[in-house]
Amino acid sequence: MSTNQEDHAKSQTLSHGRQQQSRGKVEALECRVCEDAFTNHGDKVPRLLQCGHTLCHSCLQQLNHQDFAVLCPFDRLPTVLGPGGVWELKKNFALLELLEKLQIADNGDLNSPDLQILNKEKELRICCDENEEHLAVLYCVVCGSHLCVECSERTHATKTLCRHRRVPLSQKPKERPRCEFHSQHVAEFICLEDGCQGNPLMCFICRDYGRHAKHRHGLLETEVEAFRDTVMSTILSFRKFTEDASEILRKLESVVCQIEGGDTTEGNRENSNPMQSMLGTARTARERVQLHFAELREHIALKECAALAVVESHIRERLGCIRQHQENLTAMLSQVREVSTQWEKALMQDDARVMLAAPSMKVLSNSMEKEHQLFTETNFNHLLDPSIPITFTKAVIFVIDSSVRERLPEAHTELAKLMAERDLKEATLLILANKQDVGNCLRVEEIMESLCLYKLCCGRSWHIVACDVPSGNGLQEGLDWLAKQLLEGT
Ligand SMILES: Nc1nc2c(ncn2[C@@H]2O[C@H](COP(=O)(O)OP(=O)(O)OP(=O)(O)O)[C@@H](O)[C@H]2O)c(=O)[nH]1
Repeated sequence: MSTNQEDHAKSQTLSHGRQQQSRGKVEALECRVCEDAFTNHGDKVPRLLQCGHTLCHSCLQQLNHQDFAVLCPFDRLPTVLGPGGVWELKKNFALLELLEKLQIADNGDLNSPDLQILNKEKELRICCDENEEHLAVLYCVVCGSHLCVECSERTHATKTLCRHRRVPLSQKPKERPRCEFHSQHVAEFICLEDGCQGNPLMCFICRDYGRHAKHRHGLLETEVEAFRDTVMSTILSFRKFTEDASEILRKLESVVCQIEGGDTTEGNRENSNPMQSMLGTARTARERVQLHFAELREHIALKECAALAVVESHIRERLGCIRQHQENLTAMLSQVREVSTQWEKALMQDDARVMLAAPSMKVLSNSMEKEHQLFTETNFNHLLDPSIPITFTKAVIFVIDSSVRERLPEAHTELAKLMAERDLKEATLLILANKQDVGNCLRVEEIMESLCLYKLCCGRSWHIVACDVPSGNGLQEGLDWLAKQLLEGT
């Protein structure tokens, strides 16, 4: 360690030792009743009794006041009080001066301050009163001016001014508010009555004799401290809320990332590798929907081909049938025309030849008669309809009212008609035996037997379910069965 450094270290140690000593002295100046250290102002300010003893303000207020006088707790001598009570007792200025000196010593080297500490005061960004281009770091409690180190030394260079107490700017004593009605007094109290909240500050005169007499009140400093604590705890709860809300926001952001895709974690973002970035659930969902519909389109295209093939075969079958009939009719027509011509010629011959030809003409006439009858009996209507029947019916749901036995034959007739429909040949059949909740209704087995269902529905996919609408029993089972059949059939 260099000599300079050693000297500096020593001076720091000494200075620290001196400060500790003087701080001890300041604390030793305490009220002998409450044993709290005296302060320059407020509740612990020292006040003189007429007997010469000194007590703090708050202890004096708590003493017994008899006949506008207070008795000294040490020698029982009375001190007469004026209308202002304890507030009118003189402060112990000698003690206050001593207190102040010890505090100055306590702050030790503030008139030659540690620049590093003072530099922090610049963060308050208050201009020096002497030079606006400088930032103030000190406050002179006597002049009431904000100063930079340089201006402090320059303006306080004289023997008298150098004794002015200067404190770091952040320790500048707070200005105490004056009473609005008694401007010579400090507004030290605050009224706690609801009706006074518009203007609650008051001095001791307002409190004891004025507009706040007998009102609930408190010391401004104490109330402010309590209020600060409340605000502080509110700020703490705001901070907690902010942290919680930020956490939720972060999670929401991560969920958005998971939906939209990309890197999800903070860490990943820095070393992001595009190959590792995650597919978002939205994209996956879109792709799944697209795939599903692509499959559906493919399936529908296949179904379309199959349906067109059925239509083509139907058309071929119908056209073949029509052409066959066309050919038959044309052949028959030419045959009839030829026979008619022959017969006309034969009738022109003599009687003997006509009679000789008569047997063969009768045979021909009979055969022609048969052909004619066949033609008139043939129903050409279905061939004359140019439309091609197309049907897509895949399923039939047939509901039977199980509560009315008499209507069972009617149900049988209707179902038989449906089953005979050509277009419903392939259709799956679901029979709902409804109104099973009605007493004495037909049971499923009875219905199956009465309607001869095994015979009627032979060769097709069918099922019968007991159900009733009010409770919904059986309906789901029936529809599930049908859905399964249709899906399996696709
Ligand atoms: N108790 C009961 N009532 C039902 C049920 N299903 C329908 N209904 C009632 O029956 C009445 C309809 O009678 P239905 O005879 O089934 O009607 P519908 O089928 O149009 O009549 P029809 O064509 O003559 O067979 C309505 O009041 C329904 O609320 C059931 O499962 N149980």
